[in-house]
Amino acid sequence: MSRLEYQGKVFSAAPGETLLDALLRQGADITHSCRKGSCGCCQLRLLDGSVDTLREVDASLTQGSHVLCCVSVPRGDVKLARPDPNQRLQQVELLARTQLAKDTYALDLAPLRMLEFRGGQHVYLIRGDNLARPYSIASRPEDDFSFRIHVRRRGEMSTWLCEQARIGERMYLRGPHGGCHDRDDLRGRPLLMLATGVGAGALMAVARDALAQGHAAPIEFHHGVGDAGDLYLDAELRTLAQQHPNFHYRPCVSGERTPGAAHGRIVTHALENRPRLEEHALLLCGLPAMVEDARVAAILADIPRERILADPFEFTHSPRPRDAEKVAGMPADPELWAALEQGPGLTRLLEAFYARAYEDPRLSPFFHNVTRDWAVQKQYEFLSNLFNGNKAYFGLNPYNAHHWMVISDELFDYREALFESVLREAGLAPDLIRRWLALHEQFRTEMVKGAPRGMIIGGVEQPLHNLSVQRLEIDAVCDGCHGEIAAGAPSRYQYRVGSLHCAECAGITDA
Ligand code: HEM
Repeated sequence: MSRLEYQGKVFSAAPGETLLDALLRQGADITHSCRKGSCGCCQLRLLDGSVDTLREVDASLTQGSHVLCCVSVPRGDVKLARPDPNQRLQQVELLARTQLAKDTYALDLAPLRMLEFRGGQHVYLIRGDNLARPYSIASRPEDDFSFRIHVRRRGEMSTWLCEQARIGERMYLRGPHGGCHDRDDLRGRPLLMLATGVGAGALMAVARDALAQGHAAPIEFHHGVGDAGDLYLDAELRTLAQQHPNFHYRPCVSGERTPGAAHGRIVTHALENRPRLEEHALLLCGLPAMVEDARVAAILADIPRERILADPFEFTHSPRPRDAEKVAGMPADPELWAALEQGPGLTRLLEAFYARAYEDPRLSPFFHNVTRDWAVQKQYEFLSNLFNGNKAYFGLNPYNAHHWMVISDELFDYREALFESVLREAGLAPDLIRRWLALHEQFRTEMVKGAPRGMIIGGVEQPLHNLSVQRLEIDAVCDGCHGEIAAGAPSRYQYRVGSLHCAECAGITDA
């Protein structure tokens, strides 16, 4: 047994047991998700002692004596602490603030160390009290030694930045992150840029970057706002269009009709019912709902995933799932259902997909404790109901089914690419494949996230880890010592992992 010290408490780890398993088993509050050393959620600092690492992990996650608990087994006694923010962060100083429109400001920030970034990426700004928000970069490194962000005065952090932060104020920065920036492989392709609100600042930096690199193919820049007063880059974008004949500026206002601007949804104008979009690259920055709609329209228009670059805004409040209303509003697809022979074809395709997913090094760890038959059956129930319109699915909707899984946009795309290859190999018609993948695409927002979150039941978010002590009405077997847990005895059930431990293994002393 090793002795683990963490947050003023003492825990124990059985020989070969990972730090994560040991801490969870004894009720420690520790964020975790992938269990394979890639999401970084369970990172802690090793103050004393040493660990064996079960698999190779990204070196940036273990810098400065940090360990990933899910892949670390203690070698004797260890002392642990929460991760050190200074190891991952750097300081920036607020240099200037300019009002651009009623509620929109430009802030210039000087990093104290060299920051390598591309216009369109985003950074997290972190205030002294740890309040953190991501902001997209609206300048190019060539512009100045500082970088610029556009901020809308909404929410605590942004209002503070726009109204109270002093010039000279220092804060922390993490990043840059994100792949929504100009890329050499886009040169020569028509670019379609869709921004809502202050997303326009980031995409204008991307457009200026591309033009500076000699991008000669058309760039169509759509800026969608609710009110004409929020077209805060109107003059600059019109000037850019005059300077570059291949740059086309298309303002769009969803509120009152405005001369010189399209009226309605930006996605309708930019993407829907437009022929021959498949050669384009799509860049998206703004509200998550716009990004989601644009992605779905792009999949239907056959724009390949690797040419859809998106940076949706992240809000502080946890997004409420809309999957139930999406499911309810989805029309049946009788043509696809007929092509799947009203069922047997769907089973065959799902069996082929999960056979690959369970062999896949990136996807298989998620299915730990889930049998393949179960995965096929659940997926069949969900999809068959959508295709045939029966609406008789009783399983979990996508948000709750994936609540604990850290799925990045990149991993979602990876899974979809695998799914697509299975459909193609089976010879399903291309337009049916597009419709099927566009259906998956509508649930991306419910699944992609950087950290696990609790299920939402009856509109209320449940605690992520059910660590409460329980007394079962029947006898059970402990997953730790394999001894019997008598009916009525205290035990701890970890529903996320599906494990049950007796009072001794779970360290329950006060039940
Ligand atoms: C990277 C992407 C994804 C991963 C890693 C993933 C993984 C999983 C896993 C491990 C389960 C089993 C959960 C459990 O039984 O505890 C599951 C269930 C499920 N997944 Fe996914 N999934 C992904 C994408 C999708 C997509 C795109 C859809 C369809 C829109 C989908 C629909 C479902 C459904 C309907 C269930 C069953 C829910 C239930 O238990 O009733 N998943 N997924």
